[in-house]
Amino acid sequence: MVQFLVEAVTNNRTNVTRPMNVRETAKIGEGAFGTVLRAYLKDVEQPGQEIEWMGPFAIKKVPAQTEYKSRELAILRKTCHPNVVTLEFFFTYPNPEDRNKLYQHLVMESLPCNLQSEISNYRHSGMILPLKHIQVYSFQLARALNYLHSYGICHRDIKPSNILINPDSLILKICDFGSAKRLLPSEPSVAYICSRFYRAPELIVGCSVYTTQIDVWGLGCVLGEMFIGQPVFQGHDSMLQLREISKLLGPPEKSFIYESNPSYNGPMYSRKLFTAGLSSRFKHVFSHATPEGVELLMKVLVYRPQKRYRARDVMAHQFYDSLRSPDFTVTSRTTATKLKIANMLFNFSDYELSTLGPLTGKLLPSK
Ligand SMILES: Nc1ncnc2c1ncn2[C@@H]1O[C@H](COP(=O)(O)OP(=O)(O)OP(=O)(O)O)[C@@H](O)[C@H]1O
Repeated sequence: MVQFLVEAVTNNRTNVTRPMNVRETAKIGEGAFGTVLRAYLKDVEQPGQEIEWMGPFAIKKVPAQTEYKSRELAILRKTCHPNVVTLEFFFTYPNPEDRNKLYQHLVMESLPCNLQSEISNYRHSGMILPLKHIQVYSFQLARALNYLHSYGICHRDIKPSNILINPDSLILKICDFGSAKRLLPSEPSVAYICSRFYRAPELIVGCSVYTTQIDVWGLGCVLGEMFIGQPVFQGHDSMLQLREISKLLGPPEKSFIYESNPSYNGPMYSRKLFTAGLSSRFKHVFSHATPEGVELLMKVLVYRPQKRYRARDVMAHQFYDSLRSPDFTVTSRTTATKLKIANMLFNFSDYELSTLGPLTGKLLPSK
């Protein structure tokens, strides 16, 4: 346990900056860029006063003053959504091992687990997540993406370990905005983004003017992974990733590759690797999915980003129709109680409703 006093901690809601005590208790995550620790914060006590510790929070520490990481803070400060992790406080503070090196500390609400560990826990028992859990989690993921994409924010690293969940309540929240960026139409961005198994085909062939639709590909990979208990496309290197995709989707069209990156000179994987039709391949690979689940996957795992479903189309798909029923209940994994969660799934703000357009009627529960 480490405890220290920080002179300037900013409260993200009130914008007030003041000194606070910070107590770090355990490491809860480790990534390529930062460490995540469980922590508690409290105001500085006046003589005779006793103040309770607030928390637990999750503090993500990343080296300060890199352009890449200040985007994470800027994006987390702007977002406010039930399915996006909330930033509570932030501050910069030196690294205990090297006092000259400053670290940015992002103090976030803490969730007990991530979707990667949930999928692997079920897998180790020879099972996959219950269908209702798959529906509830993937719906919330689509809802978070619809919100982010409505502001042009692309997460750029959708994968199960960046999706936090609470298995008691089944709430889901996206985390890790370290790769996120607001994409402007026709402005190029680096194509070398996103973890390999979850990279959209346009990124693999080197497209630099991609859209937020790369996140929807990631959603498709995560949904598929919940159905089969392991990543859908497991390429051994960047190019073999495209080969894995072509095993399911068939060879990419030359025009798709050219439109994505006119100077692409890598392998085209133009030979058909299977004789069966597209629909029977999807049914075979996702044999535990319902027909509606397979149908949805076929609308999301699509080469051309323009033809790929958008996040709001995903939410309106019939795969989620049972969630819209007034009688829908789901059993919590940890407490085994039946939960009525319509309010958690459909508590759209007026802003969110304005992003749904003509899909609103189809998407909301029947009264
Ligand atoms: N708010 C949080 N509550 C609970 N756990 C969290 C929280 N934020 C992050 N974690 C845990 O810490 C891990 C790493 O966090 P994060 O992905 O933000 O760091 P990173 O350095 O960008 O990692 P990576 O390189 O894997 O993308 C997550 O997979 C998650 O398990």
